[in-house]
Amino acid sequence: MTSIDVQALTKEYGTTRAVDRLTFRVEPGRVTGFLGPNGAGKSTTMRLVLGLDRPTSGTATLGGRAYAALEEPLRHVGALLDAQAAHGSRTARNHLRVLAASNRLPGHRVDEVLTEAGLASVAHRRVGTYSLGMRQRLGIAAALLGDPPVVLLDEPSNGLDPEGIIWIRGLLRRLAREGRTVLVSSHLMSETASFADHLVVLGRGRLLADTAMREFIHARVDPRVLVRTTDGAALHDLLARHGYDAVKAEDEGEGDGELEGGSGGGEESGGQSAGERWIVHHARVEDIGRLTSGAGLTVLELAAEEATLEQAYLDLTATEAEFAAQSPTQRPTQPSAQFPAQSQEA
Ligand SMILES: Nc1ncnc2c1ncn2[C@@H]1O[C@H](COP(=O)(O)OP(=O)(O)OP(=O)(O)O)[C@@H](O)[C@H]1O
Repeated sequence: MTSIDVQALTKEYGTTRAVDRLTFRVEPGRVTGFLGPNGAGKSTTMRLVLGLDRPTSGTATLGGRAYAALEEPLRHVGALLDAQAAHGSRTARNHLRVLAASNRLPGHRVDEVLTEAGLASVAHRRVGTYSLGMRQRLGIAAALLGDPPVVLLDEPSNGLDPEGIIWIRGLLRRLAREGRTVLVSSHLMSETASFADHLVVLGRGRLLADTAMREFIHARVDPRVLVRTTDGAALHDLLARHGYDAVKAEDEGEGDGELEGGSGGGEESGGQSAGERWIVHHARVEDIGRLTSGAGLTVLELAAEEATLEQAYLDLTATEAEFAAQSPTQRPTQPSAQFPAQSQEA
């Protein structure tokens, strides 16, 4: 099986250190999400893996070999870096035919990947007439042409319509199930959460995290339970007696994102009492359910609040940005995000 190995990889452009002593391995059989703020070094790392740029120091290999040492590289690794790369005056089919011929790939692969990418009916059209989403599909088709064991995709969902986004999700999951090594960069956290098993997170060219996605989320976002009750005071006292910190939902602060569309702890618009919504921190829904029913409390709603990748990611990058703002020179070995984190969700 072919892994991607990045070892002490460094790339400097003049005085900018785009990638800084980066070491990680992308394993086969799973989708690895590649995250980081703008300018963190994701595209540079991918270009170095693909031999499109030379490292200042360190190595990036595929199955132990540098990209430059691969014969007919499309058979080993497929990549989408820039959807605009295809020649606008060629038809999509011709573009893929040229690629296939240069890597001695069988001609039938061209039609197979065109069908796979949903482009069969427009394959005769010049690429110059394609929309961004169609170019993106063509770039993904090209990446799959050589049936490669390693696939690298830079922002593959860019420009795709909702049907395309569902398609790419299924495709990535299938590629991983087939045992391939799949590295996918994205700024869309809910998208990444839907297809990635593992995460590699960069900040300022350095490694901030290399971990299973579930662990990444659970290590940063505390599990919480939502309780809606007609007797908030009794709920609060009960939970306090058992060491839980329960906070009325509207006191949680704005922008937390977890209670959108909720009744906010007040009255429903019809004036009928909807009870109060409380959030219990560091709690499991089973434990709170047992406690409330044991105490005979009227509970109108009880739900576990799913921690999201976006919350965990923002927590990580905000900490890094905060550190960077406070003491940029005191702890030079501490990685930090280049820009204060913002929600990247579309
Ligand atoms: N060819 C280049 N010449 C000079 N600087 C470059 C070059 N390519 C990248 N950089 C710089 O290297 C850093 C990393 O850029 P890179 O494009 O790898 O980040 P990224 O994580 O892919 O960002 P984004 O999420 O915005 O695509 C940035 O500071 C960028 O300006």
